[in-house]
Amino acid sequence: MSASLSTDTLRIGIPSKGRLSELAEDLLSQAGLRFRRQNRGLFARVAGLPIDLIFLRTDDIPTLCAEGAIDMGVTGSDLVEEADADVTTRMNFGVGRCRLAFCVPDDSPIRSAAELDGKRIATSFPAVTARYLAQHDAKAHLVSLAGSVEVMIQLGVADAIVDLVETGSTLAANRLKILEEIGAYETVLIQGPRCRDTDTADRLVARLEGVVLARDYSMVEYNIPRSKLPEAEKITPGYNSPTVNSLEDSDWCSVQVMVRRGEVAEVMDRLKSIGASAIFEMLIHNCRL
Ligand SMILES: Nc1ncnc2c1ncn2[C@@H]1O[C@H](COP(=O)(O)OP(=O)(O)OP(=O)(O)O)[C@@H](O)[C@H]1O
Ligand SMILES: O=P(O)(O)OC[C@H]1O[C@H](OP(=O)(O)OP(=O)(O)O)[C@H](O)[C@@H]1O
Ligand SMILES: [Mg+2]
Repeated sequence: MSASLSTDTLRIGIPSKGRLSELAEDLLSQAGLRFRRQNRGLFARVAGLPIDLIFLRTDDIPTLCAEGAIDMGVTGSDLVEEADADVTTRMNFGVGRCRLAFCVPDDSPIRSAAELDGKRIATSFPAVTARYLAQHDAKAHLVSLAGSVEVMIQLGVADAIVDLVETGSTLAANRLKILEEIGAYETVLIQGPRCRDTDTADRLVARLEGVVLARDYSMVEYNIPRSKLPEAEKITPGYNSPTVNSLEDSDWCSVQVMVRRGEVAEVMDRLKSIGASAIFEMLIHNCRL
């Protein structure tokens, strides 16, 4: 770690704690960034690259990026929307997925967000909530809170809440149900309007895209009689197209192809049924296509 921040080095804000903290550090490590956060320090220099990592609160990252204090950041798209920040989303990571929803007690007679007109709503997302209500011609008294929002109806502070829902277990534990969903969100990489070093920013995006793609796909390799190749290519069309190599027995060939992880087992069954042999799945850690 260096003692001070340099003025022309790319600054990336990542969550210092909370559920996105480890996730962000893992993604950057897999993209080949080597850094060490020492003694709860607030920033770390990346070895061999002109990048400084700044450890920040997840919900401050959109604003700090828009203001130019940092150039890029890892945060939730819900927080970008709440801050109404002037930033560009460079990547969706496909993780940290959650929804923002209006919720009411299980036995509530209220059936839509529009019916919340004149009621009290507790939330950590007052801006998104106010915008949504305005679009639905409703006006409510918003109680803005930092957390533990689900308990606010029992505490008598609110008639309804707007909060993040992932598995729904917090809602169930508090006997609440979803009334209406405002939107779906996930972890994103954002970039501010005046980036200090766009070349390094683009290079980082390319690296992270390789990591994200490698998480979604496996490499599948198999041998197949040449006569069955057209059929096999229908089962495994590949990301671009499969790589086909000759085998010593000219009636056979070997195929290498990328397959979505969740589809590998079924693809293997189908390949076997048309006569493929020596079918292997290999995990990809990183790629550049
Ligand atoms: N079940 C979930 N609850 C809350 N946020 C979630 C959930 N799943 C994914 N997220 C994402 O994580 C973000 C919150 O990240 P943060 O780093 O603040 O973690 P946290 O664990 O909620 O921290 P804190 O202890 O400060 O509440 C949300 O804005 C959202 O994008
Ligand atoms: O649908 P679920 O899987 O139950 O997840 C949603 C809950 O998790 C988050 O709370 P968090 O753990 O961040 O606590 P907080 O209220 O203190 O932020 C969020 O605010 C919801 O309460
Ligand atoms: Mg939280």
